[in-house]
Amino acid sequence: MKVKTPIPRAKELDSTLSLINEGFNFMSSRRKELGSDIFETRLMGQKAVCISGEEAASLFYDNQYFKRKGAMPKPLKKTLLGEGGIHGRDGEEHHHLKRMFLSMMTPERLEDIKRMAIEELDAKASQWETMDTVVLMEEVQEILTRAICHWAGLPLKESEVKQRTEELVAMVDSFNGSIARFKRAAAARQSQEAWLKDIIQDIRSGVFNPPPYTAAYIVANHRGTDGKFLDLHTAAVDLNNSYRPMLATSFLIAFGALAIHQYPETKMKLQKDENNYSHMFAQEVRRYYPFTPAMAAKVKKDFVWHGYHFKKNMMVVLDIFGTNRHPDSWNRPDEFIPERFENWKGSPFSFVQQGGGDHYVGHRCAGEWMTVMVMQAFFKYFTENISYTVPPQDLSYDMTRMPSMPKSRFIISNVQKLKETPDNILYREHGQSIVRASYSH
Ligand code: HEM
Repeated sequence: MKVKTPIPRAKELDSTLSLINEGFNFMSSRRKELGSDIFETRLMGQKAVCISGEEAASLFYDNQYFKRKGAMPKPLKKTLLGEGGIHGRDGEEHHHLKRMFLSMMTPERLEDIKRMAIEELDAKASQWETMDTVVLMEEVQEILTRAICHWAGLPLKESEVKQRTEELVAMVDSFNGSIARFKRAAAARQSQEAWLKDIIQDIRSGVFNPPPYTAAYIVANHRGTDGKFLDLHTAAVDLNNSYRPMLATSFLIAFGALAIHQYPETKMKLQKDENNYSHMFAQEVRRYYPFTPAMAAKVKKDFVWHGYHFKKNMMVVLDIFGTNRHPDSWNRPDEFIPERFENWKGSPFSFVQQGGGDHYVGHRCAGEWMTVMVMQAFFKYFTENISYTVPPQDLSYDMTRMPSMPKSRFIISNVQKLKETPDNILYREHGQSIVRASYSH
């Protein structure tokens, strides 16, 4: 970790606009210019310390030093994350809620979401055979909305699929400072929360009875540390937190499809899947491509680190994208090399696309396991179960857009299904057969 003393300051008085304009390049270009993995700046008028790399992430995810209360920018509460949910909680309140989220993620339920998503994908692929061109990312968004709502126990009507998909995408695609995208996402959040409040009330009053292992049932019946039901608004925000983020996966699935196209040798390796190659491939897609730029927290109590005085309530920003590509942790960090995961030691702090540290103790993403499983299954499906061509299109992606995506949203044509059913993906994993019945409820 490079630390210059005294800790340098970014050249601009307040970096908010530079962060919005430079996106994923902002932190890395300042670190390069200033020759330091720690630098000071101001964000939205507040003094902020930006830190990058594995050692920085291990500090950032140490609950002794940081809290989340008041750290999240207001616009994100109105759009992506909501007000009062798990992201802004600390201490026992956070642990209690986190246990609720992780209780949804049993091995059986992870297999369920994989199966539901693959079955939706397989049904869509039959339609793609009749279409001239398919905008893959948009199709994947509908597939994931259908699957995750089903998984979460939400009563999604066929007539609502388009609306709910658009709302979820708007909420996920909202964190870059564009006024138009902010407005769309804020309206989407209001609509989703209103929908969820009705569902939660119906569950609590016994009118609607989803299975007890679903997110809808679990959140509606969850009792806080005070022994009472979550208030209706908080319950709606946290129920949304249990399925909305699945739409983030559509961005990484589009990037994965791009990687299969741009690194054609990966296609055969995915088909053979030796040494669980599809897992390594999914991991590299999550490490390499830009999705989460940074996370913010506030200092809990004064402390000194690398000679720098972190003062209580100071804003600290962890460079997520830069940590995933930090040269201290990764060889040839700016190259796409799935095999790097073959001997990876699995540090919880060098690869933090979905947060770092321990899932149970800290704020690391509750949906990380399902993200990896769904991505891995989709990449296998794209290479084993269908064939397609990739017509000329703009496959570039903009590092100043947050979140980023292939500009064309990845268009495919001439889709042909190569297998009648997706059983090769659902019921055979690494040469072992899985009993179908054990995964149906
Ligand atoms: C590409 C997919 C995803 C990405 C990039 C992603 C990213 C993240 C990030 C960066 C955090 C915050 C870490 C922190 O606060 O330090 C987070 C937290 C969280 N994610 Fe995800 N996520 C994804 C998928 C999912 C899925 C599929 C779910 C559930 C269905 C989910 C549920 C959550 C929850 C509940 C939290 C809050 C955890 C806490 O505060 O303790 N995420 N995620």
